[in-house]
Amino acid sequence: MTTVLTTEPIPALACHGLAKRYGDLVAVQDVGFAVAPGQAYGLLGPNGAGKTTTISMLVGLLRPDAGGVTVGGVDLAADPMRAKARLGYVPQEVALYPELTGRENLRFFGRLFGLPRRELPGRIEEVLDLVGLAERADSKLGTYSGGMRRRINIGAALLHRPDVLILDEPTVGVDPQSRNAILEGVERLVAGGMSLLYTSHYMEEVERVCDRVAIIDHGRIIADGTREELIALVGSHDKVELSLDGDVETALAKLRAVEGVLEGARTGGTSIRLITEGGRRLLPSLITAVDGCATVTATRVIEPDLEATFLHLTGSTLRD
Ligand SMILES: Nc1ncnc2c1ncn2[C@@H]1O[C@H](COP(=O)(O)OP(=O)(O)OP(=O)(O)O)[C@@H](O)[C@H]1O
Repeated sequence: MTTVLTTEPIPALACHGLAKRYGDLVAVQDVGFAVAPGQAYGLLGPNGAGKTTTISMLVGLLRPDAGGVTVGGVDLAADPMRAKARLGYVPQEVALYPELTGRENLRFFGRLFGLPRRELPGRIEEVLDLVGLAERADSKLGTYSGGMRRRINIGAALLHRPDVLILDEPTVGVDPQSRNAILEGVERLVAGGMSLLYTSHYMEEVERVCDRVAIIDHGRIIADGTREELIALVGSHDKVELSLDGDVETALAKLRAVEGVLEGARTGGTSIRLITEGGRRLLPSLITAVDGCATVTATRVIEPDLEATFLHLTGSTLRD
């Protein structure tokens, strides 16, 4: 007889039952999830949802009222030194030295983390490449944009070769160009095998970077899964809005008969909203269908996204 043993890989980072109160305020309650090795895990929620409080407990800066954390299987409470050595943490705000260059700032952090002096120069070069700042490494930090400073923060967190990188809203307050550079850098790290925990209230970023997402609101995880699984909670149908010129009632009847159109209704004088399977792909057949009785003057396709899931689950928008 052969016995086949199936073993789940040890999560790069996991937590269970995390809870934190500030006085009467329950900031985090029963938060648990696991980030598999090489996975990019997103924590998506509005401001004040409890993301920073959760991260502070994950990195050992805040003691949970309940629950626990493991990093690569190492219990954070039992062996904090070993667990923390595997984590790279980029907080929302970091004090960098404006009078020092990017490279000198990294050297300072490398020494602070106790990296061996011999290894440090090579490690700094690697990290500068990873965050795309090799060319500006010898300029003073005071001349950097907000996004470039943030990339030095990320670099500092990578110096000790962590297994998991934790980013807390890394693009808040940075210009769109730097934001893109940060996202590209993060994508490169993930492609290279880094495990990632990424928090944001920007749905587009989490959708772009993460392959699994937990939605957090009022301190609780209210749903988690892949983007597709989360969107399926709302239903996967697209909405198509059409503005028409002509006989709108006849056009509506013809549109309802188009294959892929599930429902249709007038939403105003000359506007129609359709619920469809196929959304954008259907547009040519929709335009042809009304030929003879009306012309389509404007179209809008609304595809379901994580924002819609959040709205569906909480009744409010992420940017409230
Ligand atoms: N030190 C503290 N004392 C009291 N209340 C706090 C403290 N830190 C956070 N809170 C409260 O706990 C809740 C969760 O805050 P947290 O910072 O974790 O949310 P967040 O999702 O990270 O939002 P943001 O991105 O705005 O920081 C909020 O209501 C916040 O006001």
